[in-house]
Amino acid sequence: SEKKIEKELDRLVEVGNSASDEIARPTYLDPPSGTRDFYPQDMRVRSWLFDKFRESASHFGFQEYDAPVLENVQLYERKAGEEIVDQMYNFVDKEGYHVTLRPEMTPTLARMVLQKTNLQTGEVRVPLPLKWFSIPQCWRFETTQRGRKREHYQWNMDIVGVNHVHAELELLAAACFFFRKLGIGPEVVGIKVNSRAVLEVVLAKHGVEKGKKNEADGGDLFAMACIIIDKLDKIGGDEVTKLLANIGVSTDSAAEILKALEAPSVEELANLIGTDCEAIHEVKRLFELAEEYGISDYLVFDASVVRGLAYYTGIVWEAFDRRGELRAIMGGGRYDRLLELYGGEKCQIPCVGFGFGDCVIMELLKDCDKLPKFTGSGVDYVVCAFSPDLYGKAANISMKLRMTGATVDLMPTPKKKVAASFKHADLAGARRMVFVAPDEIAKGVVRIKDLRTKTKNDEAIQVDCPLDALHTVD
Ligand SMILES: CC(=O)Nc1cnc2ccccc2c1
Repeated sequence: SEKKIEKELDRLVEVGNSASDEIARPTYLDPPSGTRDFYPQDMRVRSWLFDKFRESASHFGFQEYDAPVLENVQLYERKAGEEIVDQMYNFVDKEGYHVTLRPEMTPTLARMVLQKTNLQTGEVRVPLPLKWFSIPQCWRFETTQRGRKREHYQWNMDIVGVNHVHAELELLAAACFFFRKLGIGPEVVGIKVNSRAVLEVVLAKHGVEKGKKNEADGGDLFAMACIIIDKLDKIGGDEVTKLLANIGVSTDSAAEILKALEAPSVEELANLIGTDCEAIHEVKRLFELAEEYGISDYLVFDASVVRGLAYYTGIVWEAFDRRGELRAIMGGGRYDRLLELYGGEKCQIPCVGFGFGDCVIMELLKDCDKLPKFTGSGVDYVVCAFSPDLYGKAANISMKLRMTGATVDLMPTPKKKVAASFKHADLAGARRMVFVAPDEIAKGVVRIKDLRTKTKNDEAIQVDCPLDALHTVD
């Protein structure tokens, strides 16, 4: 699209500019391949976005947690052929430990809950249900020729200890709340909802029983089938059929399974597997409750959504842009067996969560022109001394202003010409300038110029006055 061409042209210009350096630029001056620097103007947009994540989380009663970016590789050893596991940014550390930069946050959450759990009895020492969120940087070791990013930040929201569809609704509603908060309505994004529990019934009819292991590597057959089916959009039905054959699913069964994935509604799917199954009831209950939450317009049932993570066991979902130009915006689901996988059979603790990456949403916000337009850095004052001998006075006034709660950029060295001071003030994005000049100081005042209204009449302010008069918050 022309958007991509524009982006490419900008990049080439950027490359062109930097390539014109007289001397060769050492490569270590670039960020490591696939990673990003956030300069102040980038950081302001990122902080704005993360603040929206945080505000949405807190409106739903979630509490923030964090954990080291470094984890043991064993935390991610799931033999289901997931891309995220194949691309771990792992290494052996100097003590010989097999560690990795975390590829996702859910296993860390599970580990942290199990830290507080008695594995003998399954008793969890933190009050359940818990609602925790985090915005971790996650990593993958992508082959460079794919040129994709190797890190991203991912807003994670999880509810631990609720085995009812209410947890799914709270999470879906929190995501919709976030979209609405940013002015992204249901006409722009949708959330496809499906149930792996329903898919499990379909697969069981074709020999992929719950809990059955793949004799080759002991991987959970159901999880492997889901990871294969998740690739359908990318590799097509024939390829999926071949991969399913590798785990013992016949061509006829594969055809039946693919047909089930095309079921246009919950009812149609129910006809395929029988309406009385609990999994179908849950999906229906979810769409009923969505009405009460006022998020129905965002939700659509889609039998083909399975997501690419092995541990999902029930309802799964993914947010998408209705124009179909972008990759998935967010994905989530129920994972009732993950804590048991790590902590043993006493730890059958139900969990639901989602991950919301920072990249696709940023592309969407740009496309919809919904990004904030920051002007300047927004300091209240730039203080400048007229001459070096007045720097002390300028510092003194700056501190008094700061004590009143103002943000002050004190110019480090007096400029020869006033114009230079104004340029610095403009660059600083200041609202007002405080001039510390000899004759005013002699009268115990400073001159304040409003840079926004450019009013000529400077205010002369008594400096020995209690300085809250200076900082009139408008
Ligand atoms: C769109 C995008 O940047 N995705 C992305 C980028 N980095 C990752 C790093 C780890 C795991 C998943 C990742 C996913």
